[in-house]
Amino acid sequence: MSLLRMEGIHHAYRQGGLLARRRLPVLEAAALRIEAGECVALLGPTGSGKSTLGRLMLGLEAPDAGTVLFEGRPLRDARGRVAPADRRAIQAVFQDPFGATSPRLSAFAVMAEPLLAARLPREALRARVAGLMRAVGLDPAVMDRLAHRMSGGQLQRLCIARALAPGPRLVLLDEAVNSLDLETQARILALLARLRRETGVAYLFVTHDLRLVRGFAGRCYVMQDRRPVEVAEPFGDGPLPPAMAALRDAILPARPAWRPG
Ligand SMILES: Nc1ncnc2c1ncn2[C@@H]1O[C@H](COP(=O)(O)OP(=O)(O)OP(=O)(O)O)[C@@H](O)[C@H]1O
Repeated sequence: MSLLRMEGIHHAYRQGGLLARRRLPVLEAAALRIEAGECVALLGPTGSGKSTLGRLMLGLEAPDAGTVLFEGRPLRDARGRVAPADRRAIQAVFQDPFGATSPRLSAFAVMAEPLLAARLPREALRARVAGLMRAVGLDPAVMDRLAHRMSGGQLQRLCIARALAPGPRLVLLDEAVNSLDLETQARILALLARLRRETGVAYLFVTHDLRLVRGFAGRCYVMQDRRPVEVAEPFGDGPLPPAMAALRDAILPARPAWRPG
């Protein structure tokens, strides 16, 4: 049984407001699976439907048709609700850590929010937050500072710690390192890889940048014709789906063709 399985997904958005009749199809017969503990990359150009798949995976939206199964069970019940245990088990880290956190909250308050349900005594909660901060390479001494006083890289570490706080089994990383400089990107990817080894969490790593996938993701899909297509060897010499070839050409300098004479 897969950790997450999406099958026969169709999804469209209304164009031009609530009363408009025209609908833009974004996903058609889309399928994807994620096994426990694996890191799966979902690549594709902007507007190809990656984030839409991510929102369906979180249960934030229902597909027009098709099924989203988490641990073999439908993620949303007949009334569209996700069970609280599944909500904790599937977390997300997004591109912009400043947009994902309140400017009024301290680092402690950002981290404590997903832990409040456990009703820990204050000191135990502070100790748990300190432990999580250490796990993502942050100094717990900055716990009482405003989160928005941190650098982008530090705040993204905080968002990663917040996502891991409820002990999830699956984390959506939606362009989670794309807004960071190259060195910080490498550090955060190394941190995410270590946390996966230590906790057994699985990732869906959504990105439009093929370079970030190498050495990080075990399996790879690319959005092609409104559905994810699995690519066995994204860096091999074999034929690639056109969408993947385009992403690869965008980063590799074209090899000069050899011409006789
Ligand atoms: N809530 C919405 N209402 C209407 N259209 C939407 C909505 N969300 C997404 N879309 C449209 O659906 C298409 C797919 O968007 P989506 O954000 O899933 O793509 P993406 O591959 O994640 O792109 P990006 O890399 O730019 O985030 C786009 O054309 C987008 O404009």
